[in-house]
Amino acid sequence: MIYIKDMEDLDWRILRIVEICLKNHEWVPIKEIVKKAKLNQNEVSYRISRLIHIKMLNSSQYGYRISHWGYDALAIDTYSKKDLIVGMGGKVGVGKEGDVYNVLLPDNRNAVLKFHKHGRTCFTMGKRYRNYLADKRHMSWLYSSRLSAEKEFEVLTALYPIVKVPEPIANNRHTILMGKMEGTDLKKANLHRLDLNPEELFEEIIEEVKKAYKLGYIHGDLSEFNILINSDGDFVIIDWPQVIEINDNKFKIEKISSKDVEYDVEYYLKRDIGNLLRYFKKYGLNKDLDTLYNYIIN
Ligand SMILES: Nc1ncnc2c1ncn2[C@@H]1O[C@H](COP(=O)(O)OP(=O)(O)OP(=O)(O)O)[C@@H](O)[C@H]1O
Ligand SMILES: [Mg+2]
Ligand SMILES: [Mg+2]
Repeated sequence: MIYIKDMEDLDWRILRIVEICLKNHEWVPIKEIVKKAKLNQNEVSYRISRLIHIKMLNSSQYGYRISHWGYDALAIDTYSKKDLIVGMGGKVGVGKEGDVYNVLLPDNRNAVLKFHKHGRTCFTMGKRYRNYLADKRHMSWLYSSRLSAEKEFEVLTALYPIVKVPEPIANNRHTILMGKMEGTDLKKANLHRLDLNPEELFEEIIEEVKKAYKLGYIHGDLSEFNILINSDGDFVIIDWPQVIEINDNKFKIEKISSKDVEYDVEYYLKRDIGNLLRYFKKYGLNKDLDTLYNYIIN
C-alpha cells in the first residue's frame, strides 16, 4: 500500500532529490540531500525518517535510496499533477515483470497503468536486458525497469494503430499508461463458447504479426498469455518490452550458461509462431511453421 495521502510537500521534495542523486550514487548520503534541499539537517533527517516509515525510502549504512513503492509513488504523482489520470483502481493483472492497474482518465475513460518491475524479473529477460545495457555500469533495477517501460512505450507508439496493440497514452519512469482492453487473455478464453472461429482468429493474429514484422518488430514473447480478446473477437497483442528489432544486432545475442549464443530473427519469429501453433492445436488447427514464416517475411 502506498500512503500518498500522508505525504507532505517537503516529503515529495526530499524523495525527488534522492531520485536525482541516485544518478551518481548507489546510496545517497544525507549530506548530499541536505546540500540539494537547502534545508537544515534536522528537517532533512525528520523527512527521511517519515519516508522510511511509509516505505518510500530504503536505508543502509551508506545512505538512502528509493524503494519500489517510492518509485511507484513518484510516477503516480507525476501523472496526477499532469492531469493524465484522475483515479486509480485495483489490479488488473500481475505479470512476471510488472503489475497492471486500472486507472481513470480525465475524460472518464478507463485505461491501465503498467509498472515494470525488473527487481523480480524472469531470468532470460534479465539476461537480454543486461546485454543491451552492457555499457551501463551501474545498472539498477530502477534504471532497467525504466528502460523496459520506455522500450515498450516506444514500440506501442510505432505500432499503434496499424497493429492491434493497446493505445499508448503516456510514459513516466518505469511505467506506461495505455488503453484498456476489456476482455480476457486467450489462455482463459473459450473460443467455442464465444462463438469464434479459431482458424479465422489465428489468421487474423498472423496478419498482425506480419504487420509488426513489416514495421521492423518481432514480439519475442508471443503466446496465448499476451493476447487479450473480447466477446466480439476483437483482440490486442500486449507485453512488448522484450521486442526484437529487426535491424538491431544487439538483440540477437543471448548468454546461455555464460556462452554467447547467437539467435537470429528467424529463431525469434519462428518461436512466436510456434507458440501460437501450439495453442491453436487444441482447436484442431494444423499449419506448417515454415509456410507461415515465409508468408510473414514476404
Ligand atoms: N492494455 C491492457 N488492457 C487490459 N489488461 C491488460 C492490459 N495490459 C496488461 N493487462 C493485464 O495485465 C497482465 C500483465 O500484463 P503484461 O503481460 O503486459 O505484463 P508482464 O508483467 O510483462 O507479464 P508477463 O509476466 O506475461 O511477461 C496481462 O496478462 C493482462 O491481464
Ligand atoms: Mg505478459
Ligand atoms: Mg512480459
